[in-house]
Amino acid sequence: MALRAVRSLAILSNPLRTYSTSGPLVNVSINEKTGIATATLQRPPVNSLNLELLTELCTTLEQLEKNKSRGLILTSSSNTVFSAGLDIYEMYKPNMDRYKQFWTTLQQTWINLYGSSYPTVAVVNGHAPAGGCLLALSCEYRIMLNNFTIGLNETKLGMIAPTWFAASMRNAIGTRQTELALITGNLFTTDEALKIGLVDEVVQSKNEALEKAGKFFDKFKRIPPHARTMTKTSLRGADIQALVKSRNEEMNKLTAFINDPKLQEAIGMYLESLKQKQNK
Ligand SMILES: CCCCC/C=C\C/C=C\C/C=C/C(=O)SCCNC(=O)CCNC(=O)[C@H](O)C(C)(C)COP(=O)(O)OP(=O)(O)OC[C@H]1O[C@@H](n2cnc3c(N)ncnc32)[C@H](O)[C@@H]1OP(=O)(O)O
Repeated sequence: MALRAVRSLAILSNPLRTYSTSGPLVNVSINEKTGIATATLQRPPVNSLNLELLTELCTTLEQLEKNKSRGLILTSSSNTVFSAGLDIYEMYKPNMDRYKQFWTTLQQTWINLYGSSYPTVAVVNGHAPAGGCLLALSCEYRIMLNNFTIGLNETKLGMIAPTWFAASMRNAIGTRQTELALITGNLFTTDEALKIGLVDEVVQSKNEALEKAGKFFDKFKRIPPHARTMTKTSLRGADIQALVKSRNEEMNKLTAFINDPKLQEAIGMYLESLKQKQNK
């Protein structure tokens, strides 16, 4: 808390610096006038989150923090998919060293995004199942385009959404709705998501979403950044601390879980069903 306070106080005195962290999987551009960064996920066809994409995103978030970013818009280069969630191939017959690196990077990406000192908006311009929904939930505000689906559907895949996935959803829609959403593994339509507060606004186009995102950032023009950041930390800090404390324990449990032959069989069948879908 104290460190964050010092960091946010520094925002008041330091001028904004420009920098570039664009990589092949995450394009980063900075609006010179507003200082707002846009990170666009660009791993076709569905922005599934593999180790390389997560590493780029994690580094981008670290750089934005270091450079006292004014804000971040997280979006997708696809017109139909925000992110298909974790890359299932990272969990199918995994090389355990890579798997551990993958999961550690996912944890760190969440810590950086959920706990960022700068304001964050997800422009959800396509489907956002599971890990895709987690990325959106980790932002402070979600603007979604119509006719897509979003949710933590892990139970439908025979998996359990980790506690910090659940905490991110609880932070947005409360305990009751989170329990219902998680046990059913529901994927919500955009309108259903709006109704329960899983997204904050529904729009018809990406341009409209970007305009609304600008309005969200404008709200902070007259709010001292340190007050904003400390308030966010007071609300989200406990969730982050809970993961920080249990990171290793979670890794041990996941290692055992992922090596279960029944789970591997289920993942294999799920991958097959996704492929079959394409052949129809
Ligand atoms: C302490 C104990 C804790 C226990 C915790 C245990 C485990 C960890 C827990 C879980 C966390 C898991 C989180 C996840 O994110 S799992 C991933 C879940 N994601 C999904 O279920 C989405 C699957 N995809 C879709 O539904 C669709 O693809 C889409 C996103 C709606 C897009 O549809 P569209 O029609 O546009 O595309 P296609 O379906 O034709 O797909 C194109 C192409 O992409 C491949 N693909 C899709 N999704 C993924 C993915 N997530 N990973 C890898 N690959 C994916 C698909 O197979 C097609 O490939 P092809 O080779 O056929 O072109």
